[in-house]
Amino acid sequence: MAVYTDVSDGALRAFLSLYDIGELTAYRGIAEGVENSNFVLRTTDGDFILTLYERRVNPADLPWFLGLMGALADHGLSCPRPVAGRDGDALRSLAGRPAAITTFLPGVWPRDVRVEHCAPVGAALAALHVAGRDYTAERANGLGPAAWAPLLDSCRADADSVSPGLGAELDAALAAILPAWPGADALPRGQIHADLFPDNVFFLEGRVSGLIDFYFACTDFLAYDIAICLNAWCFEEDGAFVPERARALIAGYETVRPLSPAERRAMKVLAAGAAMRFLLTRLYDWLNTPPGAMVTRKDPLDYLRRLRFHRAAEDASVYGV
Ligand SMILES: Nc1ncnc2c1ncn2[C@@H]1O[C@H](COP(=O)(O)OP(=O)(O)OP(=O)(O)O)[C@@H](O)[C@H]1O
Ligand SMILES: N[C@@H](CCO)C(=O)O
Repeated sequence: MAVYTDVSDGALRAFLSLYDIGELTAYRGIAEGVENSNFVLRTTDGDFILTLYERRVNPADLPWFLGLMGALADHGLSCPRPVAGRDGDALRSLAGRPAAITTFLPGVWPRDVRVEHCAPVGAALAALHVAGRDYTAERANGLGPAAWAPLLDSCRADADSVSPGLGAELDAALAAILPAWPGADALPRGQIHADLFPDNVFFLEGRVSGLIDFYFACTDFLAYDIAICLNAWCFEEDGAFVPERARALIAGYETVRPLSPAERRAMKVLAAGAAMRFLLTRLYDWLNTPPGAMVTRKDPLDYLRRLRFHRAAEDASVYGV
């Protein structure tokens, strides 16, 4: 569930009086998601999403995130568009948290990923990369390679309680990944989503109807975003890699933006790094989520299986690049 902060009826009505989005007729908290508190608002003008930003989101980054979503929407990407109040501001505060209203997107995220989802996701990711070209403000990736060793250090004392030998295995994996990581200018860079998991992609009638949750977005290698999607979309629940999904995802991506030879060559280490990033944040959350918190913790070991797969892969041809 993700409603960490309750909003009273009175506080919400006072907040909405700052906007021209009609009269509130209903609202409810959304159970899904783990990072922020989300509410659906129904007004006489339509449906909207109200987000109260919690935990990992640094308030100083919010203008960049909201600016990116607005810029992507201006370029025709179907993503939440921040709604400004009458004073022109989209970012304000509610119940002691930074808060913003965005447009509501129709569609449903796929609970059972199938190969048919993967080409449309690849194409949507490439469309995001192209749509982000004119948004030139940069945001460093706070969960990039420089963050991994400190994150592992902060989990080291308890890592082996999750799986025996985990700490040493991650040390060895990091020691292989970090020196092989591409230099800053080695690959095309731009605005990336950095968390395009199935629960952030809505579908309607077999087509992508919207991309949500831009609160890990940052400026990084475009191919790293593909590597994140390979991890998130191209493995079975039991951890088995599904090559048909990877081929479809890459082929879909390349209908919009062809990959360079350097991006193809880098895909193996980028995929291993992406697995490391999600393994470490899941491990951190696993060890630090207080008992009784109303949040479903995600299993870090799902990503250990992926990491092992990428490290054992002969080369990037396994992904169909
Ligand atoms: N613009 C939107 N339109 C329609 N539904 C939305 C929109 N934004 C969020 N939602 C709904 O809220 C749910 C949670 O949103 P989101 O994934 O952004 O949560 P989160 O807690 O911020 O992030 P995370 O996925 O990282 O846990 C989504 O699954 C979806 O049901
Ligand atoms: N998508 C992330 C969680 C939210 O950022 C994960 O699956 O670990």
